[in-house]
Amino acid sequence: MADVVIDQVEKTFFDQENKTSFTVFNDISTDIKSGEFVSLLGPSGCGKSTLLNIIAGLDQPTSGTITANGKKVTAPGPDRGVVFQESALMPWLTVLDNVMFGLKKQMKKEEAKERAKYFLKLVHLSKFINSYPHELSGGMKQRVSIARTLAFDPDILLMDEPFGALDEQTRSMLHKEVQYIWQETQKTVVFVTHNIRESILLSDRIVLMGTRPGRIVEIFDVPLERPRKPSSDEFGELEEKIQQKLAKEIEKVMREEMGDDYNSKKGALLYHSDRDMGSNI
Ligand SMILES: Nc1ncnc2c1ncn2[C@@H]1O[C@H](COP(=O)(O)OP(=O)(O)OP(=O)(O)O)[C@@H](O)[C@H]1O
Repeated sequence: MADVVIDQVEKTFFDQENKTSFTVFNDISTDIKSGEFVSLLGPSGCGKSTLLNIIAGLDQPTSGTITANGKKVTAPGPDRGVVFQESALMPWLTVLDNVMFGLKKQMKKEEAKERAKYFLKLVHLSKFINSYPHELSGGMKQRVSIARTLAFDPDILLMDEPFGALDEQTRSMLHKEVQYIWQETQKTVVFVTHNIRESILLSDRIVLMGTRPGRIVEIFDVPLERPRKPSSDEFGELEEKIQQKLAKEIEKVMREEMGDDYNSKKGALLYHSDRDMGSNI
């Protein structure tokens, strides 16, 4: 099992043509312990995906370092598996072949098949191994995508809004599924979301990020027993606390984006009147 150390990470995008630059964040530091489930939560544009991509090795930091399992991250590696919002399955391959596709390059076909079947069973898709992606619902496709990533046995599972495109009921089912997988496999999970409720349901800790400048606003421990009940008082209190912090960040963005048009009364109404907005921002 791996831990992830994020040390003073900055990311600046340079636009060579217009000779401009944009710093997404400039001093992100935190540690993620082995086997921990950590969510990166924050308003749109604060750099959650950028940070996840840097941990994955798909993007490079402008300065600072990330180490995973004691090794500096410079490129993607088998110790880190990524699940994106879109499942990106190959439509001409069956579910089983989709999961076997990459594995076949690393092991014998029979071994790859057994392995793929094992992980498809873990995500409760044994009945659908011979189906094609177009025959599956969005939630099922996402489960195939999770099985495909898990089949490589990464120590660290990086999930970028994996349920963002799904309806509420499917999402809720997959929350249970992902908790089961996490408990079964004991992976370290970094989970990007802008959904407060989702982050409380799943995480040991929630890293709340802010924007302009991008940074860590606060890290919340979630000391609630699993399975968690959104209807419990403790859940509601934590949700409220995070919601208020997040609302301040969103208000700041709205003020900057809307300038004089921003009406603070409207802003207050937006985030005080409807609890649910916090879970759907
Ligand atoms: N390749 C790029 N070049 C220039 N700017 C980029 C690039 N990738 C991301 N950005 C900018 O960096 C900022 C952070 O983007 P990022 O996607 O990491 O945010 P996020 O918090 O994941 O947002 P969301 O919740 O909307 O997905 C945004 O302002 C985005 O426009």
